[in-house]
Amino acid sequence: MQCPLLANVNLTSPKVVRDLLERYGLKADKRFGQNFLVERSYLQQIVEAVGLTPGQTVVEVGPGLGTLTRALAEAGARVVSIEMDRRLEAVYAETLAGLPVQIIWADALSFDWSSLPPQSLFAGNLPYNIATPLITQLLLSNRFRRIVALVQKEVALRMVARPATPAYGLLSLRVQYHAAARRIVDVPPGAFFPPPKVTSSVICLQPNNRPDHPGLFRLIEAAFAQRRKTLVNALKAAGYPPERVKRGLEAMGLPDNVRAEALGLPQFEQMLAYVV
Ligand SMILES: C[S@@+](CC[C@H](N)C(=O)[O-])C[C@H]1O[C@@H](n2cnc3c(N)ncnc32)[C@H](O)[C@@H]1O
Repeated sequence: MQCPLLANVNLTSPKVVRDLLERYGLKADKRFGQNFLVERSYLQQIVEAVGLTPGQTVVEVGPGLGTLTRALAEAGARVVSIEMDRRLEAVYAETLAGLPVQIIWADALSFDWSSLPPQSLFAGNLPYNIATPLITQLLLSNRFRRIVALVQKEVALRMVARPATPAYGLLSLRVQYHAAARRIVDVPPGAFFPPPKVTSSVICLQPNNRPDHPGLFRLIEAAFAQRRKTLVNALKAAGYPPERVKRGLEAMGLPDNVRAEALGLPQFEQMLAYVV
């Protein structure tokens, strides 16, 4: 029989997590990016950044053993969690017992985000391999008021990068177009069980819910597809007329040999008017 008291299991203890996995005959599965957060202070910072008021729904991707899920529910959220690894079902009967949590068994990359109400809240300690496409989907859906995610630090740096820096590129412009982005804190490998090879960061995005601009992002994607080439040559390779690109650069007071990384979002928007 399930004892409701078991819902008090302390998932921020590496020992408890190790024992829990062992009891259910589970091993953290690398294919699913399973590194479980076992450091309470980072968990609290994620929950604080979500800024929920009791009774609000928070959508989570990748509940894992239920660590962040529990913390969100304990802060008063109703949680809808999307998880792909069905082996975890038995664990939730113990770790999420009695909490207002709904599990959706699905690949988050195939989830229909437009089915959510506008102004939804999102939180997730994301598997590294899906973080970039997933966050792009979340931003494009125009369904979120706030997105708080734990991602690889390198991805977080790309999200907040400014022009003329090595991390700057398509993802930086995608995020900047759709949201205000803040890197809240770096999380060392030792805060997870098992520890990943890289440092992670918590990022908070406040989307502006501006509609997508596919033409602008086709241009930006082409500009960065060959980032070591000059912008004129990179865009020429994608079929944009070089003389128009040069005219655009001249109007912006930029030299012919400039690379994509020198242009900020407003300059790409200006360039679009010259090339289409
Ligand atoms: C980094 S773990 C996070 C676990 C937990 N939230 C925590 O903080 O300890 C990532 C979780 O995402 C799940 N996952 C991996 N790929 C997924 C996908 N495409 N859709 C939904 N969940 C996925 C994994 O099974 C795992 O539970």
